[in-house]
Amino acid sequence: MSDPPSSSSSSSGTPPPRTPPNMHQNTIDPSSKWLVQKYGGTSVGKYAVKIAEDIVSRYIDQHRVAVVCSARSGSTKALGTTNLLLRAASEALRRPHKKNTNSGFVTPVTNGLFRTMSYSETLSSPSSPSSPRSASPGQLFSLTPLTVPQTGQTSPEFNTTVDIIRSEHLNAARASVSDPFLLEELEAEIEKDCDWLRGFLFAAQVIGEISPRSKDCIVGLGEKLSCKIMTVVLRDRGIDAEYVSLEDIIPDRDDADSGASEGPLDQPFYDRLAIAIGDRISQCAPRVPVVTGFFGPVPGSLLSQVGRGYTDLLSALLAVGLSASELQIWKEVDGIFTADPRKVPTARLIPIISPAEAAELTYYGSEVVHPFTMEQVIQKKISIRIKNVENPKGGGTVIHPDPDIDSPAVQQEIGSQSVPEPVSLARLHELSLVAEEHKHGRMPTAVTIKEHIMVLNVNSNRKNVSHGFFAGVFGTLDRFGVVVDLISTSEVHVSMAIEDSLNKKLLERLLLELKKSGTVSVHTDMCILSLVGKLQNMVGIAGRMFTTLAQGDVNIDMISQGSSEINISCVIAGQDAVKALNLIHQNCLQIKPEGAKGRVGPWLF
Ligand SMILES: Nc1ncnc2c1ncn2[C@@H]1O[C@H](COP(=O)(O)OP(=O)(O)O)[C@@H](O)[C@H]1O
Ligand SMILES: N[C@@H](CC(=O)OP(=O)(O)O)C(=O)O
Repeated sequence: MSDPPSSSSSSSGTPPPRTPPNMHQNTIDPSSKWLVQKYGGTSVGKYAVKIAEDIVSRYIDQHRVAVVCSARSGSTKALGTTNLLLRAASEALRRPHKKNTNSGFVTPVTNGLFRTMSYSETLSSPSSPSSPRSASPGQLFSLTPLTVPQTGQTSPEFNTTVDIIRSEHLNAARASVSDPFLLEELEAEIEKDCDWLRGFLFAAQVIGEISPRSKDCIVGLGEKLSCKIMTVVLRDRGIDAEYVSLEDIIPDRDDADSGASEGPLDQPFYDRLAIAIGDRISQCAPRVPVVTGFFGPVPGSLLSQVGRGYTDLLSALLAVGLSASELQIWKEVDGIFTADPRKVPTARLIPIISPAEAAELTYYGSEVVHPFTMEQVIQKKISIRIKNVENPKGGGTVIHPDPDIDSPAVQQEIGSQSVPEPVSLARLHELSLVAEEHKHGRMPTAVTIKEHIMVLNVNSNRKNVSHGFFAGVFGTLDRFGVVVDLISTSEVHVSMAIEDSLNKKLLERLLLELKKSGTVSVHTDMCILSLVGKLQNMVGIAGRMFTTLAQGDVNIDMISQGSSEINISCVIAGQDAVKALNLIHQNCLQIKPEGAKGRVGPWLF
């Protein structure tokens, strides 16, 4: 199937976009380092104007700034563009197509007539090589003629979803762009992209299939639309910005020389990709590149190999490719907290955290950064800073590559780069006590919850030595592609916590297979509670954690502690999640005001 319509950037050889007379020409020293700023879906969805006026404009005098955007989310990620695109894709597969007995398929057209359309027509692309694609001078994006199959009498189900996506983006454009010429061009782009989407979904409906790669293509439209709006908002505010789509950054499968899109998604692949992305984006300077957080045909598909939140990974690769001074990830929270601040009102911002702790938090529910992101930048000694779009002056949380994050040198470096928030004396006192506790390794770093978990228990049915038991159980899980989050075993028993995301039929088949190894029981509506930190020498911390849960009448279904001792985890009922988070935070992560050596909680601040 065809790729989405691509738009030009000057780096790909097409004419530069129109420059309004008041455009701020970035005069930054070309040898200065790049700063990569990634904006999450809800940030770019709610605060595009603020990002342009209060953030990017303040950084461009001292840094070469590259912006990466996720697909827009209006209020929550669940209601965001990516989810709408996925919904449209599944709607396209739901409606059965009508087959013409002769040669092709019947498709309605807008004038109410029907004509027979051949496969090749149905699949013809608005960006096919025969279509003129380049922009005329002064145009922001390239123009591609529409050869989209039109709909009429029987509107496919996905049309309503595409309409929502279309109007959400048109409304956002109208609310945030004042230059009528820029707005007109942006509106045309949005219309064109939505028409492409309808055509693509229509073709998918006709053939009754969406491959993983086609799904990636559909999802990638969210990042394109979002970046097009962001580019125009920046230009509307006088910042010389350039839209860059990276859909063709991975060489095509047919490109025999490179083989880059074949093979595993391993480190050499990421290394090559980082160099290619860095080369492409560095050509944009002095403009501010606005880069789609989506990238082309990843081996094995982006959604299945990298998963949701892939724009963090793209921004990490860009930071590596540009040897950036820092990767900033802008969100709607001030940084990483000692617990989810939306669930634990007393949670504190963590100013600096090690990559291992940040990764553990990410895997166990505090999805502040995509897990693959850290590895890419940290190994190149680039720091990640999580910052809040609503509070740009806050220092945020730094995930620092130096393993000795408590060393004075690192602390000084972090302090010198952040702009501290104004804090009360009482708060300063509390923070210094907490810092003291951390320094002496007496306090965990954070507590986190991963929801929507089920526990599978398998009891071996073997009557002799059980060495084949685990192999049988894990072989089955592997065949079903099930990832185990937590595990606890004895010789004849295994309990596994997995994400409760399998569809009913698949789960039934999985259970049938597991029953070949033993008796199986399932507990649903559970969650994983994890205490994260450098817990190696924290004598008594596990006792305190489980006593706290017992005192709060929280039943524990399963316990696990890895030998790396970076976390202690347990499975509890989903309905106890918020209560348990608050109890553990209060008893294991807070210091009483009169001093660290005194009695440990509970108390209320
Ligand atoms: N320990 C934690 N620290 C900070 N945020 C957390 C933590 N655990 C969970 N969260 C949640 O992670 C979310 C991250 O911010 P958000 O701006 O919504 O993400 P995105 O950039 O993907 O739109 C917040 O909703 C916050 O409640
Ligand atoms: N839009 C994609 C990619 C992404 O990274 O999103 P976010 O930055 O909002 O987590 C998703 O929803 O998964």
